[in-house]
Amino acid sequence: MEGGDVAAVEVRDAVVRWGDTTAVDGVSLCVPRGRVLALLGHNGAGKTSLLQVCEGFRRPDSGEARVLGLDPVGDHDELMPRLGIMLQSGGVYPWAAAGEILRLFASFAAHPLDTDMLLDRLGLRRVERTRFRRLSGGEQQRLSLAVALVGRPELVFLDEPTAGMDTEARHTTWQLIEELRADGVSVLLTTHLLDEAERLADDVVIMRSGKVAATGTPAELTAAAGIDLLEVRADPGLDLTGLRTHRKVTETSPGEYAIAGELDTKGLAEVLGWFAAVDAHVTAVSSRRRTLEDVYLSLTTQATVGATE
Ligand SMILES: Nc1ncnc2c1ncn2[C@@H]1O[C@H](COP(=O)(O)OP(=O)(O)OP(=O)(O)O)[C@@H](O)[C@H]1O
Repeated sequence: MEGGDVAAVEVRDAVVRWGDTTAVDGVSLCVPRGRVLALLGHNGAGKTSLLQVCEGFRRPDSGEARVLGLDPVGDHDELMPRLGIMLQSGGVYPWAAAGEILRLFASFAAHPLDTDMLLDRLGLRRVERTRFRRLSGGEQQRLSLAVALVGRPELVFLDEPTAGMDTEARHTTWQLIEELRADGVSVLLTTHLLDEAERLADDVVIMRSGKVAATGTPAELTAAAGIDLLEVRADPGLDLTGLRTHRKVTETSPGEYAIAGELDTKGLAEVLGWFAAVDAHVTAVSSRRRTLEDVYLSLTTQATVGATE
């Protein structure tokens, strides 16, 4: 693959071992150009290890990664000016002032963004002269993001970009990422925030113990998981014994019944058939689709399920 067809990131069967720990266990993924892919997974699922392979900080023990069509380790020097990397732990000079750090990174770039604009957008103007190590955790995060973006990268790696940020900074960060995407920049990010993934990501990869547990767009992942909750309004005080043999059913208030659990078409017919069989007078039925959080929780606590692919 060359030229415009080249994916921003292509990982094939990557394995990463740290001593006896297999952090990444045969992961494949693709970030097409101009798209945002979110890696989700519990602590220790292998997200950062996978990111390090893509960033060229280490080779996979087996498998392959290509970034903008290049080898992230072998072609590191060629790639670095085209990448924006935001590390989980700042990684910049702790004794230098915030403004100095940003301007230093801007000086490395051929066509940097306006550093004043970035300081203003990310609320860092007030701490421009403060040394990095004296910044709050959230301010360090914001500066690391500014550093990642200042060189107008083609591809950005963001490891938990909004961790430790307050609500305002989080929303600014989300807006910046959306602007990047609108400009055709590709983004690979890790997050623990389901709303962050749902809002930003075109594609989501859920990792569990080093493996891909599910992959798809947020809509595909939630649609594949089906209906999570059915609410039925009918006569109050029904004897629910027959319905409870298969499902969790609660009369939440007189005449309001909540039926929980995955419901496919057959399951829905069974539930409504039960109401018909007991001669209940049903006046309303509503359903709640599973959220990305429901899907995530069921995948990270149960057996591996491929939602797509
Ligand atoms: N440099 C390292 N040396 C030794 N073990 C490591 C190293 N980096 C990661 N690991 C181990 O690899 C596994 C995966 O860690 P990784 O940081 O990739 O997970 P993660 O999904 O990013 O977790 P978190 O959400 O907590 O950041 C963990 O068991 C971790 O202890």
